[in-house]
Amino acid sequence: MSQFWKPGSERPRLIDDEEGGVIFYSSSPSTSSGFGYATIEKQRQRLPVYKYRTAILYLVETHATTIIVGETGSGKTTQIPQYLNEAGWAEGGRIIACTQPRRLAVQAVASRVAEEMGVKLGEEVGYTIRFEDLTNPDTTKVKFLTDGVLLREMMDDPLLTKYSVIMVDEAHERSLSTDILLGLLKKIQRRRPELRLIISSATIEAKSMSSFFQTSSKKRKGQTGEDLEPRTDPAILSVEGRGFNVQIHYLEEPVSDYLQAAVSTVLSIHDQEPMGDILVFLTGQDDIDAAVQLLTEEVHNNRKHSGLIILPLYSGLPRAEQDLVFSPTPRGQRKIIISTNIAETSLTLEGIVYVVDSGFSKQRFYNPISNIENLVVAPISQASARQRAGRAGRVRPGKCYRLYTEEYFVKEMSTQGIPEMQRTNLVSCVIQLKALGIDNILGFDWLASPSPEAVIRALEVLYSLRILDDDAKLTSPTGFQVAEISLDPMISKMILSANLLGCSEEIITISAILSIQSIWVSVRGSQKELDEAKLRFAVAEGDHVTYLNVYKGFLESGKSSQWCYKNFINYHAMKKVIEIREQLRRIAQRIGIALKSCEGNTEVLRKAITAGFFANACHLETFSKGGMYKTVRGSQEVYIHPSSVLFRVNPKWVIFHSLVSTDRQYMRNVTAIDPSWLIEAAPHFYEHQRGNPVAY
Ligand SMILES: Nc1ncnc2c1ncn2[C@@H]1O[C@H](COP(=O)(O)OP(=O)(O)OP(=O)(O)O)[C@@H](O)[C@H]1O
Repeated sequence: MSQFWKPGSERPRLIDDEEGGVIFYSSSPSTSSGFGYATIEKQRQRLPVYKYRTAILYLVETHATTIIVGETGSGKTTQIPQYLNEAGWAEGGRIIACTQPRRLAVQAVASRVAEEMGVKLGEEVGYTIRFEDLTNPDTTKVKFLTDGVLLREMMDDPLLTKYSVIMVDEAHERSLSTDILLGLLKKIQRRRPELRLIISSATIEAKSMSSFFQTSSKKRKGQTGEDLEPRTDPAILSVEGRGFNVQIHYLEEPVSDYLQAAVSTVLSIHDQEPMGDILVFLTGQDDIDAAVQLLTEEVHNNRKHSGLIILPLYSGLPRAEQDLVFSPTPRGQRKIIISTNIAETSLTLEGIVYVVDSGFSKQRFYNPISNIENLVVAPISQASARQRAGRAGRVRPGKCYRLYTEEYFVKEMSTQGIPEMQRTNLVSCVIQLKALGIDNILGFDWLASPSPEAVIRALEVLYSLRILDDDAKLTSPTGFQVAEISLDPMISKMILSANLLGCSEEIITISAILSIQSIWVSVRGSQKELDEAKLRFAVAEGDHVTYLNVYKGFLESGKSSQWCYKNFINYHAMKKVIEIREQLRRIAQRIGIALKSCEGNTEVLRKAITAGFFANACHLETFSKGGMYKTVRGSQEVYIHPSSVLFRVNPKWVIFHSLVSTDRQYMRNVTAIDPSWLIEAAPHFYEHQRGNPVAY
């Protein structure tokens, strides 16, 4: 194979072998044709979870909470909701809910289950993700949804009364929403003993989850001593067995450039392995775009590599582009899907035989002391690595190539990742809990407590934005409107201020662009051309107004991909911006914001941005060192990021959207402001001192 796969490193291993545990050989036919000729019913019965159908239904009947651990692909997500439906848990207008951390998984799993049940998606089986509800209030019995959407549903129905069973799937991911949800569900159970919870994953720590749900409350008994309520101690069920074998291959030596290693591994697989699609896990839009480009060049330059279909997959891609990964691969061709961890859990991509795992993902890390949140490329956990490998071996045997050594996997990788709760900014989480009437955030029953510093910092930020009042309750209407918009509160505040200033159309466009990682194409080795392209749109006001110029140009070009190509603009990202913009306009209208354009008045635009981001104000200290700024609050040393159109322009006063730290703290998305706007926007935060604003 390639230079990365030294002879001897190809020791085939079974996933179950990794911990020296039981090796399970699949009883399913391990031919490459997989389940090709079996009926759907037969396929369902062959899944490992099928043998546990009765046990699962018994445990759910008798226990308030059931924790189910079973290998990836064993059938948890697609089968358990169906078993519950068959057993009558959706009778009498009740609904069985199954949550997922990601939207893509919700849609994919719902359509698979609808297919297996032979019903139309949106009727008996439906799904709800943010901005999209494909359910029917009269007929839906099984509903898939993101955990974030279920949290929002609690604002209207705090006890989630329409659900009989809630299955929290992929609970090992410990996303912010999953953790909040688990804490709230535990509370709901006390008020609704008839509600059943299922917590499931392939890689969950069942014992700690079980002790979290352990409650000492006494059950009511009937006259003859029979149980009127389910047992309050959680049941744990381990589903043995997996669908098909996945051979794990490790590197003999670590590599320094995982992107290059991933590209070489894909090409080696294509050259040497039988047909079958390849799923590659990289970290984000930038390295995925770079890998797509390298592979595309390879296909053009080398006839040997023809027949490859290269597809990116990340959340910033428009839906139509994301859907391409599910389309069947034409005969004689091989699909290469290059993805973030969006494809790490729950997804079945039918053609995938090979998985290439870089060992990294982009993760948020927040420092409440400096109030800096960084999105950094960090090593994944063993749990993530197992989920990634589990994307192969779902409909036929597979192989997983890990771009790290076995020793590293065993000795260096953490078993589980750090819960998002303990490494992110908590402002959105605090708003959600406050909107649900939970005032004592630190005293909430957390599965893993957030740091008090992070909670205090979040309260401070929300207070300064006038989202919380002196009693730390949501203000009316601002606080409740911000909870309704449910974006980063600084962005929500900017949108609300734009309503007053008459520039909501433009600010909504800017908000949509800020929610995309980048609208520029990052091409290795073409920095000069990219900088020149940016200059065509750049204005002295800064990045936000520059984005509006790009958006205008894109519309004027008739949303042309050619125009994007010529201007180093990411066409997929721009299409996504249009999608998000439409969604934001709908929310804005729902909460009573008038859609209005300021017709090119950049001053009101920048005032609206300042109203949201005033806490991120800086002034220029010195032109030396490439322009050193200090934050008005906290006097932190910061610099304009080279990707900003204001890099080297260095206006005297600026505000920024976010900081990234590498060798220095860099401001991203920067706009020049007049310092008097700071006091105008936040008189409670800044005061005048010798003509300049200073923070209280
Ligand atoms: N869209 C699909 N096309 C073909 N087969 C599918 C599809 N979705 C699921 N399957 C089959 O059903 C099996 C079980 O999938 P399911 O998602 O229920 O497993 P799981 O135990 O929840 O796995 P994970 O922990 O990875 O989410 C898959 O391994 C595959 O064989």
